[in-house]
Amino acid sequence: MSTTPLLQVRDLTMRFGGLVAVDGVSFDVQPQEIFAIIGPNGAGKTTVFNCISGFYKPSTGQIALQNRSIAGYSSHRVANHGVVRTFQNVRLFKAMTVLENLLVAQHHIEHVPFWSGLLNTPGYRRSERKKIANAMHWLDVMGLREFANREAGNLAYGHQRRLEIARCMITGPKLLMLDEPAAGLNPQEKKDLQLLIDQLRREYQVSVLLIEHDMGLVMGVSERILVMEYGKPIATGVPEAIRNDERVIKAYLGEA
Ligand SMILES: Nc1ncnc2c1ncn2[C@@H]1O[C@H](COP(=O)(O)OP(=O)(O)OP(=O)(O)O)[C@@H](O)[C@H]1O
Repeated sequence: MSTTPLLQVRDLTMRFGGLVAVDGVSFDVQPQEIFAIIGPNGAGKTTVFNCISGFYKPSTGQIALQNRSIAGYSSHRVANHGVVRTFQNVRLFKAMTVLENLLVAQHHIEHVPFWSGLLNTPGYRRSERKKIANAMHWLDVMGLREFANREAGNLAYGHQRRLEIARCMITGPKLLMLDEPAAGLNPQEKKDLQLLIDQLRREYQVSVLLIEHDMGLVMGVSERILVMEYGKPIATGVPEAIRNDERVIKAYLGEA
């Protein structure tokens, strides 16, 4: 039985003036696969993310979600198609509470006419109750319920990272893109993150595309890994093959 890849990236190229930040990158992400992109600083990993998530319009190349092109879509439109992401630097509404962050994240899920809010109709109240229940569910999954009414900006850093993931997951995505999710986490939080990523894939059938420098996490959680160097793909394979790949070892030793 052949499965259609969830995401297909073909010959993706992104130029900034004379700089080719991404140069002919191709890969697929399968349904429910955990796929990592690694490589030295400046290799072009975040630029690949920005192209897929609609923050950049690729110079050339194809990006398809379930066989339908999303290349050049706005970030908003890409998110509406079920592709959501986190950022290297946590981006939350820091002055809002944890709960409010999860309520605003659901604004596009269910459209009730604007006047139903003004009139406080039963439909509006039902929709609000559903959003609160969803938010509570995700606070439980992330172990954040006790912080529901705390300002997001006052949460510990590791908790802010989990809230950011919750904000993505509450939209019911097909593809969750995590940009260096382990950065700034302590060893226990990294272990918890690995379990969480695996749990999200198993229980919510999401595929995960991951950029990460922490090799313990990458090797522990990913099914396949793409290695980039100077914008180019230099290897794709399972963790064991990547660990022993000559070019990969050279790219990393060369960085030291
Ligand atoms: N908007 C932009 N304008 C100009 N150059 C850019 C832009 N975004 C990225 N670049 C350049 O593209 C190259 C790749 O950067 P990118 O951030 O994608 O690398 P990265 O692999 O994610 O690095 P890191 O691991 O340090 O986050 C770098 O040389 C960077 O300076």
